[in-house]
Amino acid sequence: MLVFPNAKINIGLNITEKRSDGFHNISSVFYPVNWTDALEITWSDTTSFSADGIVIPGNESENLCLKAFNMLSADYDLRPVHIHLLKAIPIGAGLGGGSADAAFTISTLNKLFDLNISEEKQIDYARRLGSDCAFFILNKPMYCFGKGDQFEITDLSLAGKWIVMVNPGIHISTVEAYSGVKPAQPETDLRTLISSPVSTWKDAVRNDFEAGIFEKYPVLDEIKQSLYQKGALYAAMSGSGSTLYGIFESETDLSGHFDRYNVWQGMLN
Ligand SMILES: C[C@](O)(CO)[C@H](O)COP(=O)(O)OP(=O)(O)OC[C@H]1O[C@@H](n2ccc(N)nc2=O)[C@H](O)[C@@H]1O
Ligand SMILES: Nc1ncnc2c1ncn2[C@@H]1O[C@H](COP(=O)(O)OP(=O)(O)OP(=O)(O)O)[C@@H](O)[C@H]1O
Repeated sequence: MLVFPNAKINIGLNITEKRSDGFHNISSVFYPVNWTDALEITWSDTTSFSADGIVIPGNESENLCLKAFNMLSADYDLRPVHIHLLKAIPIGAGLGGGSADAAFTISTLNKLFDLNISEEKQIDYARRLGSDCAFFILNKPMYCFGKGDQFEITDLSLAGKWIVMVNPGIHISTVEAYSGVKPAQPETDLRTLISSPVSTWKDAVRNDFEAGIFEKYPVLDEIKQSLYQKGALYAAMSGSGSTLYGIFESETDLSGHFDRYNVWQGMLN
């Protein structure tokens, strides 16, 4: 079975408090985008994993796809499979790529083995693998809170708008990014801000990671400002970075811009 785990962007990201378990409570809108990996899971004699495309740091046995398989096989009688991942979503990029691979492994194994695991239970499994993972089970625009693993469906739709994502290849550690932020409650609830047109979001819909990360990597702020210069209605960093995105009314000619970076652009759903 072949599936295409997709990335997400964060539209606004408030880090509201440090929790006693060491994590942070956040509020953010997660929006799926079509920058994808390819994940193939097939029957096999022994369970194995292979990957190509962007090199994934760390040991293959640590891959989130295998972790998802091992987690389900502790509870269900699964036949061995071969998992092949073609990695295209940049890593350490604020796009949740590894989390998407993990969640898609859960939902694909559910189909392949006719496990009939409810959506709610798949979300519970996904949560065990990472805060961002749970979102990818439902994989639709959602207002997320708690660790980022609790949701409320939002009626925000950016369907038909054009997105440009620019990844400059800087790997940002999520742990380090959180440690550089002083949690605070936002002045205005994100749900209120995003109910206004996208053109009103500039300076209002904020990502709390930006200040600290931009100070360390000024080039990221330069990319954000370039997206505005090119006509973006709204531009921001996704998650803990380093990817910047711009939302445009329609397709935009970027020739001569961002040539040395990894860029994905396309229509939002
Ligand atoms: C930055 C975001 O991508 C925004 O969507 C996510 O909050 C990150 O989620 P993630 O990559 O799935 O993170 P996890 O694998 O769950 O956690 C990695 C580390 O990030 C920090 N972490 C993560 C999520 C959260 N709500 N608070 C945290 O403080 C913790 O130090 C944790 O040990
Ligand atoms: N399928 C996978 N894809 C990417 N990284 C993986 C995967 N499986 C395990 N990892 C490990 O997770 C680390 C990347 O996690 P990290 O959370 O920084 O990035 P991400 O999942 O690509 O997205 P984000 O930056 O949004 O959190 C890698 O260094 C790698 O060791």
